[in-house]
Formats: sequence, C-alpha cells, structure tokens
Amino acid sequence: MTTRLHIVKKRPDVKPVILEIEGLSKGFGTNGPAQPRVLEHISFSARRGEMICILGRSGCGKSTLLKILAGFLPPSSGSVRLKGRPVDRPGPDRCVVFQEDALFPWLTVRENIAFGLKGRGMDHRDQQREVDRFLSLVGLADFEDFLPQDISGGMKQRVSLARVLILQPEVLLMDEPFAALDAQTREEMQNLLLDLWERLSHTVVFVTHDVNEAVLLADRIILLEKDPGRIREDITIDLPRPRKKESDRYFDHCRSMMAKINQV
Ligand SMILES: Nc1ncnc2c1ncn2[C@@H]1O[C@H](COP(=O)(O)OP(=O)(O)OP(=O)(O)O)[C@@H](O)[C@H]1O
Repeated sequence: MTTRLHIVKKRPDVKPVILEIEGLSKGFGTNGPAQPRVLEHISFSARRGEMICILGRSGCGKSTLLKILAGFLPPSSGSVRLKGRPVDRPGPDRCVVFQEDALFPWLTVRENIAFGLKGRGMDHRDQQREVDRFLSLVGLADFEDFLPQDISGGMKQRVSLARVLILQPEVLLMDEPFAALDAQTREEMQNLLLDLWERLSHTVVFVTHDVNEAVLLADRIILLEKDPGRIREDITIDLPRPRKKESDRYFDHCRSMMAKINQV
C-alpha cells in the first residue's frame, strides 16, 4: 500500500484591514479654486498590528493627515473608516501621542496613567493592577509617585505612551513623539515603542521626517510629497526585526529612502 503525503502550504498570516483612507483631500480657509490643498487624493489602508510611518518634508501635511485620522479635523473630501465605521470625531479606538507631552502636571505618574480608565466601569482593583502592569511595561514602577515636573523628558514620553496604551486603542497615532528628545533617549524610546508594539499588537501610524527613524520602525513607509501633499510612494520595509542600525542592509535602506525623499 502506498501512502500519499499531502503537503499543505500554510497560508501566510495576513491580518485584516482595519483602517481605510480613501480619496482624502484637505484645504484650509475658503477652499475656493485658488486655495491650494494641503492634502490631495490620499488613499491607503492599514492592517491590524501594522506599523506605518508617514514620512515627508516639513509642511507636506503629515500632522494634518494624523489630525484627520484622530478625528480632530474633518477632511474636505474623501473618507476615513476604522473597522468599517466612519471616523468623524475623536474616539476611544484612536489615541494620539504628540511631541510635547500632555500630562496633567498636578497628577503623579501613576495618576496620569490611571486617568483614562476612570469612568470605564472597571473594578478599582483591576484598574490598579492594570496601572501596575503599564508602569512596569514602560519601566516607571519606581517613579509612580513623582509629578511630571520631577521627571525627565524621556520619562514623560514613557508616561504619555502608558496612559494611552492602557486604554487599548485599535490605532495608536504618533506625531513626531520623540523629536524633542536627545539622541540616546530617542533611541531608547524607539526601542520601547517596538517592544510594546510587539507585546500589545496595536496598529501604529507614526509621523516623522527622520528617515532613519522610519526605516527602524516601519513595516511600511508612506512617503508624502509637498504642495499639495500626495502619496509619492508606499514602500514595504522588509528588513527582519529586531533591526540593527549598524547592519549594511539597514544602512542601504536608509540611503535609498534618503534618495527618495530628496526627490520630493
Ligand atoms: N489650521 C490651519 N490653517 C491653515 N493652514 C494650516 C493649518 N494647519 C496646517 N496648515 C498648513 O498646512 C500645511 C501642512 O502643515 P502640517 O503641519 O500638516 O505639515 P507637517 O508635514 O506636519 O509639517 P512639520 O513636519 O513641519 O510638522 C502647512 O503649510 C501649514 O501651514
């Protein structure tokens, strides 16, 4: 008797699309025919758990795009949908981290992280357990009683990350969150973000004008050109993780991306 071996090819682990941006344009002011559009015909989508970097020169509309995704600004035309639902206002399924920290100065590190959980109907003990988990995830367990004024810029950004991730958003929106930090702290924060992203599997849209940062972080880089802000290229970064900044492949990707950004 002969036995047949059926080799079943495993399907690649393709995650569902959760964020869809379609035909999005944005102008400010009167929007008359003479009014230039800041963003034009922006369309892309993000799969669950993807890390997407929006890369472009200053003034190309990166922050405007992020504010529209957050629901802080309406688009002039086009649509944003999250899990099929239109995004037309801020919501708990999207959280934003900005460059400048937005912590409550009168609350301790612990209270800042716990703040968003209030009113969510969570049992007090579960809340405290969750805060402990996030304090430890961002390495601030020993600083829980400190006020923001008594911790460094990098630590403030750790609190900012913890206080939004504890809310378990579908999408984390980040607008040049580490741009104001010194080089070493910035690298620590990039590694922390990657570590948290791998553990928590949220989708990230990260705005930056720093090519090295984009190549380090992104599954895909969406390169924007300016006047008007349009997608020049949607580039998959196929470098294995963890990425090593000293590797030849990382350096080659940065160089090629630098050449692309120099053309926009
Ligand atoms: N509320 C507003 N009213 C009018 N114009 C605006 C407004 N917000 C942004 N703009 C204009 O839109 C353009 C894009 O701004 P945006 O901040 O989105 O760019 P950016 O790529 O994030 O720049 P940067 O990297 O310098 O932060 C700029 O010309 C800016 O002046």
